[in-house]
Amino acid sequence: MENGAAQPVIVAIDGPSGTGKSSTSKAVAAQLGLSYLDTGAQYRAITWWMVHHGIDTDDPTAIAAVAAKPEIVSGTDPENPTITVDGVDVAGPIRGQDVTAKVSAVSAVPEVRTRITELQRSIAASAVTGIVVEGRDIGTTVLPDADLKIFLTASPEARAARRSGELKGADLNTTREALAKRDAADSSRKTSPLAKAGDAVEVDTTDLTLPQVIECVVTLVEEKRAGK
Ligand SMILES: Nc1ncnc2c1ncn2[C@@H]1O[C@H](COP(=O)(O)OP(=O)(O)O)[C@@H](O)[C@H]1O
Ligand SMILES: Nc1ccn([C@@H]2O[C@H](COP(=O)(O)OP(=O)(O)O)[C@@H](O)[C@H]2O)c(=O)n1
Repeated sequence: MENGAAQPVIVAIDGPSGTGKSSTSKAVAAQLGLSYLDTGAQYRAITWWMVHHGIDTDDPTAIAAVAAKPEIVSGTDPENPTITVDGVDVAGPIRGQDVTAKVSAVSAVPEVRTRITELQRSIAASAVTGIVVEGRDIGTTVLPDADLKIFLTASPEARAARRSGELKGADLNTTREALAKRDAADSSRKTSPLAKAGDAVEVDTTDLTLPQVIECVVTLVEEKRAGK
């Protein structure tokens, strides 16, 4: 490598909800000294803004008309990821049930995706050592030239159990149904649906512990870096 300086490494981690994308991406980025970007948080943030401003989230035309307005800023330190909209810290509110129920409809609007995709590309391009970007369409659309693409999966039962554990006592069946509904919406939308890139490495995390998944991804990144 020229001058001994490592080139930035770009890692794309995609998959449905509850497969371990956020936990894995944060840990891998922290361990390897890379930046971290939670793209789901950006779609949640724009959804929060729509709700906050009384935009009808069932009306794609109304959403498209204001999609350029909110200013979304993501902090990419894996030890302390942050997200603000128009200067307001929305890290808490974007995890609420209302936003979770509406985010798939908002993120299906092409004008929203174009806007957020541009933002994601510029954040990735400015990451000095490299970045781990997690989402649904990172390997297929946002960063198709990523050095490494991972697609995480897990059984619907495992994913629902993990999510209801987080939501403290949320009913397992209700959680599983909500996940299935969001999967279906995210996978069937016309613009950049949730999908595994042809060159992504699929990791089924159903029977793996989180440390095992992290170790697996760290090893894959290190192998890529060594081969660069
Ligand atoms: N392999 C795993 N085994 C058990 N629990 C896990 C595993 N991976 C993640 N979790 C837990 O499941 C929940 C959802 O993980 P998260 O990383 O937020 O998934 P995603 O970002 O894909 O929605 C978290 O509470 C996390 O600690
Ligand atoms: N790259 C991405 C990331 C998220 N999203 C949307 O944002 C929603 C929330 O993503 P998330 O990663 O926060 O979801 P969880 O895995 O936390 O449940 C998804 O259900 C998608 O509708 C997307 O369309 N594209």
